[in-house]
Amino acid sequence: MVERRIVANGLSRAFSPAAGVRGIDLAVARGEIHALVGLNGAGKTTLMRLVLGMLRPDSGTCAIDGHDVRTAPTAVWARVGHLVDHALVYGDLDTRTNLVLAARLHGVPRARVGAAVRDIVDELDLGRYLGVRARALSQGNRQRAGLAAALLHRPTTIVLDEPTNGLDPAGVVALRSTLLRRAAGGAGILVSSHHLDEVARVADRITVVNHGRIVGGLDPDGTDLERAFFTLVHQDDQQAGGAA
Ligand SMILES: Nc1ncnc2c1ncn2[C@@H]1O[C@H](COP(=O)(O)OP(=O)(O)OP(=O)(O)O)[C@@H](O)[C@H]1O
Repeated sequence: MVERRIVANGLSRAFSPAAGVRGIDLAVARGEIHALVGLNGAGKTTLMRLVLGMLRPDSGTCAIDGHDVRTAPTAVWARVGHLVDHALVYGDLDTRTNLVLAARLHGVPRARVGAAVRDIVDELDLGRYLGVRARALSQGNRQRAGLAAALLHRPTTIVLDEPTNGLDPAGVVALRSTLLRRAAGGAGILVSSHHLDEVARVADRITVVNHGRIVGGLDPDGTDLERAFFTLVHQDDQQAGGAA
């Protein structure tokens, strides 16, 4: 049985000398929610795109369920759910059609599509919007639809970039329960967020990214996460300043 859903070793991708990510080692275990936090531009999205094979690294490797992402077969990708950059929803299609399409694209057998759509619609409370075209949804409901499209096929590896963006408090709670349930069921979840309190409620592990590198971790049960976060970031900034 694969114990680690995601393993990244030495992942680097430079956009310029000062931008990108450098030498990232990262793992997400089965049943674990691993959160990435960092300031704007720290490198979280770049790291997630590398993990998903959406971006080619300059060096380093990443494996999902033991398969190198450069060569992973379709069966591995069918067990991955992600929302990074763009939601898998088409503006001209209504929510129901988008979800049916997402299920089929993720390889859900035709006979199970209806149940998969019903389950995720209940989980994320999208019932009122099934007949609404995606472009007519509010930002938060479009985000819910995108999350539904990413999660309805019951992926065992989940990668979500700032999934609470635009969600109202009810949406945040619904997503939290979904992620906790999925992790309890054995999924490995990599998630980024700017909301330290929310991250602390769900994450087993919190990793701080700064200037494209991992600079430490935060204790999800710690008392003053904000202070601990800024201490790590400022220490790193000072070291970088001293080295320059
Ligand atoms: N395609 C690209 N071309 C050039 N530079 C890029 C590209 N993608 C990202 N970068 C740069 O790489 C750095 C990391 O960006 P990234 O989007 O990964 O940060 P982030 O931590 O996700 O930020 P945010 O919290 O604002 O979403 C930034 O300096 C960004 O400008």
